[in-house]
Amino acid sequence: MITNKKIAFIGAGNMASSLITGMIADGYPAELIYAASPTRARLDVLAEKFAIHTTQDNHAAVAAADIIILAVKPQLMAAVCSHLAEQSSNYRGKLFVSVAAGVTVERLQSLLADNQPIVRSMPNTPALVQKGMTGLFPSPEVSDNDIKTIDQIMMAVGKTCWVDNEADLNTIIAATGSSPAYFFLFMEAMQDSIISMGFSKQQARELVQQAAAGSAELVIQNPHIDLATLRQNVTSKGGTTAEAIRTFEEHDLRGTVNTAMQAAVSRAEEMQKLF
Ligand SMILES: NC(=O)C1=CN([C@@H]2O[C@H](COP(=O)(O)OP(=O)(O)OC[C@H]3O[C@@H](n4cnc5c(N)ncnc54)[C@H](OP(=O)(O)O)[C@@H]3O)[C@@H](O)[C@H]2O)C=CC1
Ligand SMILES: O=C(O)[C@@H]1CCC=N1
Repeated sequence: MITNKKIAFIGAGNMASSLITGMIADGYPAELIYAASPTRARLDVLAEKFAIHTTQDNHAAVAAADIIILAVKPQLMAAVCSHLAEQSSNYRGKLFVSVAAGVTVERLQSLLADNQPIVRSMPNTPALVQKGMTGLFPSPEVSDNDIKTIDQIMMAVGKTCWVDNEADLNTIIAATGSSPAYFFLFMEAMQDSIISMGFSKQQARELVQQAAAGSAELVIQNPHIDLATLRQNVTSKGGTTAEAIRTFEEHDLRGTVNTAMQAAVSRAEEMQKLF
């Protein structure tokens, strides 16, 4: 792994903390990581846990780093980048990585500097436990070496998927950026159902999480078996699973999933116009 680059996170919320936690778990040196955000308390938690550098001054973090990871909410990106651009000499020749949904490379370059090398990315919060998936798209100015560096950093917290078309990142938002929430919703619904059948919340959670983890592991360990076959292997003719699956199909689970994922993509496209 590359471990000689100083990395500044601008924004220290859920996504930045997930990436920092995963990177440190993978052995990235804490003294090379900087985090900047307005709230001291949030920074203190990170500083105490990981001994990274923290600051409330975005310019200072940018000046200290080789790579700057923009991890603020999309609606704040314009204000944050415009403020950084007031001291653009701080970042000339450095590499930016944005994790924001719905903010294009073109927009970021218009805010920071024309031809600014930028990698637009879409990570997800399982990076926290090094099981992340990150979609990545480089602007033409990004060097092959920088692509390798960013790939290694994101591989430290999971897997990577580089795309040739920036628009494909919106599919990745729906597929992996947002999707942990879909799985959590499904698990929540199962937990509620189990509780309604008389189990405690804790017991219900344990049943659901073990089934989810076991199923994911079966999928991962059997790449040659397609998902439909794995499902069919559980579904005995005339049995219990068949009844549950029939109910899901009758309620158009597949259609609902497709509509929901299209809605995520549409929102990303809408955000690209707004932010
Ligand atoms: N959460 C997720 O699962 C994913 C999120 N993303 C993207 O990550 C980005 C951040 O999302 P998330 O981490 O969830 O959001 P959070 O609200 O958890 O974090 C945002 C962070 O930005 C900080 N911030 C606010 N204003 C500034 C500023 N002027 N300068 C520096 N930092 C500032 C906030 O500080 P304070 O708390 O002090 O206001 C906070 O630390 C978004 O663009 C989102 O699209 C991408 C993939 C997945
Ligand atoms: O919900 C969002 O907009 C961000 C991007 C993907 C996950 N969270």
